[in-house]
Amino acid sequence: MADPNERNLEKYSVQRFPAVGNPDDAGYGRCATWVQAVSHGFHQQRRDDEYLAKTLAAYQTDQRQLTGVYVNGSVPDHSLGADVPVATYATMRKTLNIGFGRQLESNLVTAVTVRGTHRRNGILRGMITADLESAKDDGLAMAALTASEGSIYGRFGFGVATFERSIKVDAGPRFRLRGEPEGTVEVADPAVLLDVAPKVFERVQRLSPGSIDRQEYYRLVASGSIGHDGKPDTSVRCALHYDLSGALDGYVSYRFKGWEHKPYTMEIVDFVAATNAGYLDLWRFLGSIDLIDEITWAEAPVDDPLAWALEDPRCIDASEIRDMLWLRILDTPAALQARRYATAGRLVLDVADPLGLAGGTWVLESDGGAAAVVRDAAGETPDLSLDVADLASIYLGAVSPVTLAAAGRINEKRPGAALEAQQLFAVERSAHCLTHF
Ligand SMILES: CC(=O)SCCNC(=O)CCNC(=O)[C@H](O)C(C)(C)COP(=O)(O)OP(=O)(O)OC[C@H]1O[C@@H](n2cnc3c(N)ncnc32)[C@H](O)[C@@H]1OP(=O)(O)O
Repeated sequence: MADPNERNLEKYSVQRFPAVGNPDDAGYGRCATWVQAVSHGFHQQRRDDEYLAKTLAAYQTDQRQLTGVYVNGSVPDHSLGADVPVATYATMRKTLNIGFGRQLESNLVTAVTVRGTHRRNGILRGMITADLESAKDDGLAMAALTASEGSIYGRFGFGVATFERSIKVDAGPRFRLRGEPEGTVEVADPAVLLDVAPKVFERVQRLSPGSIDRQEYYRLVASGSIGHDGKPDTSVRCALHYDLSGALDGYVSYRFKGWEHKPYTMEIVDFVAATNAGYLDLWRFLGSIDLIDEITWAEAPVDDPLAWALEDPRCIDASEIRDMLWLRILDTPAALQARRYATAGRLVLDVADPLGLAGGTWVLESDGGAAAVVRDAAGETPDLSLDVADLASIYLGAVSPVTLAAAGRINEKRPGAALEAQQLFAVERSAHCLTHF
């Protein structure tokens, strides 16, 4: 395979370094300049010292590896210095719940930017190809990202594996949930979430297919310790849910959008419930807050129990179903072997991979129990031919292979094989990912 970095070798050099969180430590300045370049790439404001320090401390906790691409030699007078990367890229390792409680360590890709004056020179291609190869060499079977645009990452073998949607919920008199509360809700100082949020999330991570273990930033945002500008967000409030035994099993943090904003709206900042009762009781609470007409949530599940718990499901005004988690299988037999399949079945899969990392023909055999057998089936007639990106899409059960066959993406060589794949890849509850990165 041609080296994707080849055409840029003379022009640029690549540096890979760990995030350094302490301003007094060597390497902090390079990391701070790197964060400024990311802000530039996403059209955000220049960051002040407080933002940089908080952000890099969180990055260090997550053990993020930062990549910067730098121009070789000198740069023209008055332009950004050669110490400012023209491209950024970061990774961290977190676990992905792949159904039935199984966790798969994954390479999370984030902060991908290329400065406008250097775009379309193959810099992204060089960075991502090198990174996916090195993650595979490290023994990882999966990479993941959330994408700014839908047209970028399919060519690198990423497929959409979960979705989310924005909702507005009418909190007026027609907001009524079926059933009775099964616990209690108490309002708390949001600062408690610094401690509580990771503990509750840890339970969700164990229970929810599609969930990705969270980065440090989440508890800071949920507790209002850091807002978009790096300063504490004092508008954040929070409520906690306790089950019938008094154990804490869920929280919601939220902010009022202000009296000038009509209808009067409470915006959910973070909503994590480890039990069905906790989820519904926290919604009961949100729907009962006086003076509030509407509750908004930008990260709601598409298959949402709330819709079925409401006496009037039209209280939910849903818009904008979006792709959320994109997966990239790095090692097909390892990824298939890692999953648990709830039904028995046998499928020969012919997987194509444009980057040459995970292609081949494999037979997947499951007896519906805990273990599945995956072995090389080179030469066998495939039941399904598909791109590695499409295998990633069906991997968490959130995208139907039948639909992908209808779209001409999966080639069903044996009639009925796509439906069998749909049944095999099903998970115990709809995949949803509450972690953006
Ligand atoms: C995980 C995340 O962080 S998602 C965030 C991604 N970043 C952004 O959206 C910030 C703004 N955009 C950018 O910084 C850049 O345009 C990037 C990072 C998207 C692309 O970087 P570049 O170095 O220009 O990409 P590169 O030249 O390597 O292109 C690789 C291929 O992707 C294609 N491509 C790149 N960007 C896009 C795009 N936005 N839409 C469609 N195709 C694209 C190129 O045409 C090229 O195709 P080919 O190799 O098949 O001919």
